[in-house]
Amino acid sequence: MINQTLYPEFGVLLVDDEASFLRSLSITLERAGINHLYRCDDSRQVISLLQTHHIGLVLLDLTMPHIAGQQVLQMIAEQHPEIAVIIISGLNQVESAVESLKLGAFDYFVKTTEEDRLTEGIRRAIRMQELRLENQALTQRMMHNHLEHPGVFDDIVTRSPQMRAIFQYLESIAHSNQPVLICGESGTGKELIAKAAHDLSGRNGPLVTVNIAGLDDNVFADTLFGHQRGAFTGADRSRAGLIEEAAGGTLFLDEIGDLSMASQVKLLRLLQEGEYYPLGSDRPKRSQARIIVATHQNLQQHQQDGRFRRDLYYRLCIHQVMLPALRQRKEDLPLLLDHFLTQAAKEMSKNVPSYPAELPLLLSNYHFPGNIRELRALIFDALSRHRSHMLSLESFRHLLEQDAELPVSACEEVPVQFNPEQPLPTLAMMDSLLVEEALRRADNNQSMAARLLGISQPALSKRLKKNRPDQ
Ligand SMILES: Nc1ncnc2c1ncn2[C@@H]1O[C@H](COP(=O)(O)OP(=O)(O)OP(=O)(O)O)[C@@H](O)[C@H]1O
Repeated sequence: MINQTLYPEFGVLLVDDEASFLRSLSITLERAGINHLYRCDDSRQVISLLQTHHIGLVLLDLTMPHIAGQQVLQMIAEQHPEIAVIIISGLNQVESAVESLKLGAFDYFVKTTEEDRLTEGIRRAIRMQELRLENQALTQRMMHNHLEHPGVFDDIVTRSPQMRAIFQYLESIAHSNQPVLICGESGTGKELIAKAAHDLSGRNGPLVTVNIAGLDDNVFADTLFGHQRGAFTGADRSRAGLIEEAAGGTLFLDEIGDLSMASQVKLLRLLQEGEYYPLGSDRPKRSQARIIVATHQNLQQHQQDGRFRRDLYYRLCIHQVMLPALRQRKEDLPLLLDHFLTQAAKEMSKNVPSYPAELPLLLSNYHFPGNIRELRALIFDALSRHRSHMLSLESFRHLLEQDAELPVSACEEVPVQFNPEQPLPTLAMMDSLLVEEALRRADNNQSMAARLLGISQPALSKRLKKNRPDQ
């Protein structure tokens, strides 16, 4: 069964005294995927319809009996300034267009305008309204620091304010049909975020995930669009693509940064037109799936280097979520540590062990290139080897050694810089600054600070005696 979702989320009211024009305009719009429509052929009813229905856009004729279009436009502008109005008139007169725009119309089309230009203009107005509504919802949520569906985020363990802001953002774009781009290093939880966005959307179709890394253009097209019988050698029966499987739901394309140039064109067409052609077919199908994409790569950089189409990039990032790396939300470490210990103990039928107080500190000094996935693997591994009641620190000590071997540029996004206008610090000053910083990061734990500095603990004590002779 295909779930027919209404688009856009708000209603579009078509007002014209010619019933035949209303019918043909409805058909045109439905073909373009705009199917949340109301029709009205009596201009006296417009205002009461706006009061009783959730309308976001009105397509308005000018020449009508009873109340003329410009008067209706004026009434809408006064009583419902939040509703956008597009004039679709039989009058091809500059003065009437200028007058309508002055009265607050969003756009003006003559009835003879080509279908494509008209639907594109209407799509533009819908997008603008969607952004306005999302912006309003986001401001509301931020002001009240409020989550409407906290249960959706239950699998995402966090107390990071950055993550909380992302949840609020996801709630405010929940019902949008526009794509969502999720960026973040590998293992930061992009797939969990895609699932939350799908759950929030209230769509009753499924979430269908496809990893597109390594798919060549033909396989990509076949996987997404499906094929007709006989489309290529071996296609002995027709097959629906994943877009059809995700009808009424969400199609999640992971690793979008790996998409080939040829497939990028196909994805762009799908996003722009909402239509696609199964292989071997010349009859387009309409997509009923919302698209969410994710990447651990820097898509903006790819776009600047010419490896990713600029038009596709801008289409995809209408809604964008940037997940912080684990090292940028260290406040989550103790929670995640407890969460994964409990999870691992359950899976391995062991008791949840206690751990040394220094463990969270040690973890917070590691830069976790594999983020939460790496932390999870580390804890599962430690527990599988653990025998006593207390988890050993030894399973984790190698992390700091690994970090110490990394070149500075690999773990620091901003390399250390000296102000050229200031005198260069002496080696002795740097020595003392480094020691102080290591102690701060190690919460004054000297053995940990010594490890961070790559020296022995007696060597650190000696330096401390020299640097702080009065202690
Ligand atoms: N905040 C979190 N709380 C609990 N588990 C998490 C959290 N974030 C990620 N995980 C877990 O970490 C692992 C990696 O997460 P996920 O697959 O969503 O990352 P990703 O960003 O999609 O990675 P990749 O870029 O490699 O595909 C999963 O097992 C996931 O359940």
